[in-house]
Amino acid sequence: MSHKVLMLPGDHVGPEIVAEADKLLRCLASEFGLAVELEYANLGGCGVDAEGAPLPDSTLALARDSDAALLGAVGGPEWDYIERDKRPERGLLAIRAALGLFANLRPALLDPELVNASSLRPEVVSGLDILIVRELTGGIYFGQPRGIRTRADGVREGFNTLVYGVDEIERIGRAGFEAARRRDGRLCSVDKANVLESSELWREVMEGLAGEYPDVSLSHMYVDNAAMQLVRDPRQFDVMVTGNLFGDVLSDCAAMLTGSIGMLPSASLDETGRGLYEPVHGSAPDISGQGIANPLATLLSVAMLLRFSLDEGELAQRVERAVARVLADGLRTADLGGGQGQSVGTAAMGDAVVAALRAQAN
Ligand SMILES: NC(=O)C1=CN([C@@H]2O[C@H](COP(=O)(O)OP(=O)(O)OC[C@H]3O[C@@H](n4cnc5c(N)ncnc54)[C@H](O)[C@@H]3O)[C@@H](O)[C@H]2O)C=CC1
Ligand SMILES: CC(C)CC(=O)C(=O)O
Ligand SMILES: [Mg+2]
Repeated sequence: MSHKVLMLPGDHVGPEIVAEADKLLRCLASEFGLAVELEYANLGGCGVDAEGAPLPDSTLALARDSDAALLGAVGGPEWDYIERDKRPERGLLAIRAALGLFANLRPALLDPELVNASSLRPEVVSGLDILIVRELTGGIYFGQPRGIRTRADGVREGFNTLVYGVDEIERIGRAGFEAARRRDGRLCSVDKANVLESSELWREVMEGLAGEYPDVSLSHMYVDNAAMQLVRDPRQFDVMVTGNLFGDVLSDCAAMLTGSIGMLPSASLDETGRGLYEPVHGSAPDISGQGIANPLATLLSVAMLLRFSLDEGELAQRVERAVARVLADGLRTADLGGGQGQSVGTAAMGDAVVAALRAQAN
C-alpha cells in the first residue's frame, strides 16, 4: 500500500526547499521502491491569499487523511499586520493542535565536515549530538486568556497565559525519558521553576516520572543557565526536555552549533507516530526568491518522516548518508560559509543529494 505524504510548501523559502524534498521523495520512489503518493496543500500566508485562511479546512482534511506531512515554513512581513487569527503562524499552531502533535523532536547533530562552520570552537563542539524534546501544543503559545486590551488608566497591555496541566507534562516527560532511554540515558529537564508555578509543577511531575525510568538519569536546569551552557559546553547534554517557548528558543540556539539554522530538522509527533516534519527555521523572507536557502534541514526532515511515520528506517539512513556525502564532497550553501570553490544554491544542493542517493542504488 502506498504511503500518503502531504506536502505543505508554505511561504517565502518554503516552496524553494520543499521542491528539493519533492525531488528526493520521487528518487526514493523510482530508485528504491518507496511507495509514496504526494499531495500538495496550502498552509500559512499562501492559504490566506488563496483560500482566506492560514489553515484551510481542505488542508486539515488532507492532513488527517495522510500518513505524514512535510512543511517548508510559513510567514512573512506581508501578513504580519493582518487580522490576528489569519496570520500564517496561527495556521501552523492550529494544525499542530488539531493533529495533536505534542512532541517536537529537534536533533542538533554536528556533521564532522561542518566542524569549522559551527559557532563554537572544534574542541568544544566536535561530535555534538543533542536531542531537544519540546512540548508543542501547550504552554504560553496556546494559553487563554490572551490578547491586547486597554487598562482603566488608558494604557494598552498585551497579555498571554502560561499554563501546563499534569497530563501535558506527563506525556512530554515520557517522550523525553523514552528518547533518553534509546540514547545515552541522560535527560535534562529545562524550566524556570525558581519563578514560574507552571515550571514548579513541571519539575514535580518530571521527578515523579523518574522512578519509572531507573535507567535514565534525570537532572534539572533553569532555562537561562541552559541557554548559557548550550554555548559554553553543549556536549554535556544528551536529551533536553522542555516547554513550548523555551524549546523554541533553545533549538534555534542549538542550530548554530551545527553550523547553520539551515541544518536542523524536526519531527512533530502525536501519540501514534503520525507526524508533521519541518526544518526548525522560518520562511527566511530576507533571502527568499534568490535560490540560496539551505535545503538540508528539509531533506533531513524527510529522513525523520521516513523513520518515524513511514517505518522506512533504512531509507532514512540512505538520505542521511547522501547528505553526509555532499558535505564530505565540499558542497556548501551560503549560510555554511560557501564552499572552497563549491558554493551552491538551493537546487544544486538538492540535486547533489539526489545524485548521492542515486549513487547508492548502483
Ligand atoms: N516553522 C515555521 O514556519 C516558522 C516560521 N517563522 C516565520 O518565518 C518568518 C521569518 O522569521 P525569522 O525570525 O526571520 O526566522 P527565520 O528562521 O526565517 O530566519 C532567521 C535567519 O536565518 C536565515 N535562514 C533561515 N533559514 C535558512 C536556510 N534554510 N538557509 C539559509 N539561511 C536561513 C534567514 O535568512 C534569517 O537571516 C516570520 O514570519 C516567522 O514568524 C519563524 C520560525 C518558524
Ligand atoms: C510559529 C512559531 C511558533 C514557529 C516556530 O518558531 C517554531 O515552531 O520553531
Ligand atoms: Mg522557532
